[in-house]
Amino acid sequence: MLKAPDHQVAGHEAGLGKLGPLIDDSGRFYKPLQGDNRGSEEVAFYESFSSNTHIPEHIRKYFPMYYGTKIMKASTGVEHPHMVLQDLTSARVNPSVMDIKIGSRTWAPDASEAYIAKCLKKDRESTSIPLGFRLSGLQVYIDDESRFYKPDRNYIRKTGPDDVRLLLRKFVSSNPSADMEIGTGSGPGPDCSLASSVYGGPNGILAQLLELKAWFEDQTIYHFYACSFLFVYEKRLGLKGAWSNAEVKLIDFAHVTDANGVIDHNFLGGLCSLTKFISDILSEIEDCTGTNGQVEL
Ligand SMILES: O=P(O)(O)O[C@@H]1[C@@H](OP(=O)(O)O)[C@H](OP(=O)(O)O)[C@H](O)[C@H](OP(=O)(O)O)[C@H]1OP(=O)(O)O
Ligand SMILES: Nc1ncnc2c1ncn2[C@@H]1O[C@H](COP(=O)(O)OP(=O)(O)O)[C@@H](O)[C@H]1O
Repeated sequence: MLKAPDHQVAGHEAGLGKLGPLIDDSGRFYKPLQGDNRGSEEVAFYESFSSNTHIPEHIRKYFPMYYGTKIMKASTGVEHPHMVLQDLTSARVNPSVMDIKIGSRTWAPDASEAYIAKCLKKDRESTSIPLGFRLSGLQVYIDDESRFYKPDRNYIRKTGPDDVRLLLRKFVSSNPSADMEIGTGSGPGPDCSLASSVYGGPNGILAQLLELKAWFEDQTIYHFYACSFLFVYEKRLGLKGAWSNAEVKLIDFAHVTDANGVIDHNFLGGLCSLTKFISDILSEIEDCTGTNGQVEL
């Protein structure tokens, strides 16, 4: 049965009369094609990416599986074309999820003046310009009783560099809460108790970002404007001996363009900046605990 995703943290949401993604119970995510060519551009990207023989296999795993398009009943109740994608959270029970839009510039060179003005405003008012990335949304699983810490969009939209640093710490903490927000709290800060197993280790988020960074330093096929990283992990308290289950994926390809033989410095800059924020968190906990990213979830 189709329904709105349980763990969507950003973007257009399905609602009464509103077009948004749907999921089914077979692990598929149906993203409706958006107007203004954005839907067809994203389909064109997935088609190109799927058939491009220059994409290394170890890089393909960072992208959702693409199963073509399908005309089906949308969240609005009317027939509409959708992209059929892998549902990146379907294998998780209580996923912690973070969407991070990469790049200090979020519009493609061929965008209209009006669209550029709209994006520029958001880029300037967010951390996109100063940091090269911004948080678009997140949820952090706490426990079965409290469920998720999920700050609302109005707060996320106003986050500055200090809030971003704090939210990246809360994402890997067992005690995230609203009263830790900058300027409001006096209690304990985020404990970062999951940082070493989620961000650190040989297959944690930092290692995955570095693998992608190596590709971005070389690839001159695409420029990924306004594309996001989706971080997903499952907090499995008490499970000893398991490797990190954290995954990094790239999503949202409505504004991808040809690279014309030039590296994607806009994306690469944001990726380096994000990598630095995450390594700083790992260095801090290493200084405090003497661990080196090997603590298990
Ligand atoms: O509609 P809005 O104002 O919520 O903006 C959408 C953005 O939400 P934001 O306000 O930045 O959190 C939204 O950002 P997120 O996916 O939430 O990061 C997209 O940028 C979306 O554009 P597109 O579908 O990628 O072309 C944006 O859609 P458009 O405004 O381009 O239609
Ligand atoms: N393949 C996917 N599987 C699971 N969740 C997804 C997937 N793609 C997107 N999402 C969820 O939907 C949100 C919005 O996705 P996105 O592609 O950015 O849409 P939009 O174009 O509306 O901004 C993401 O923040 C994430 O929570």
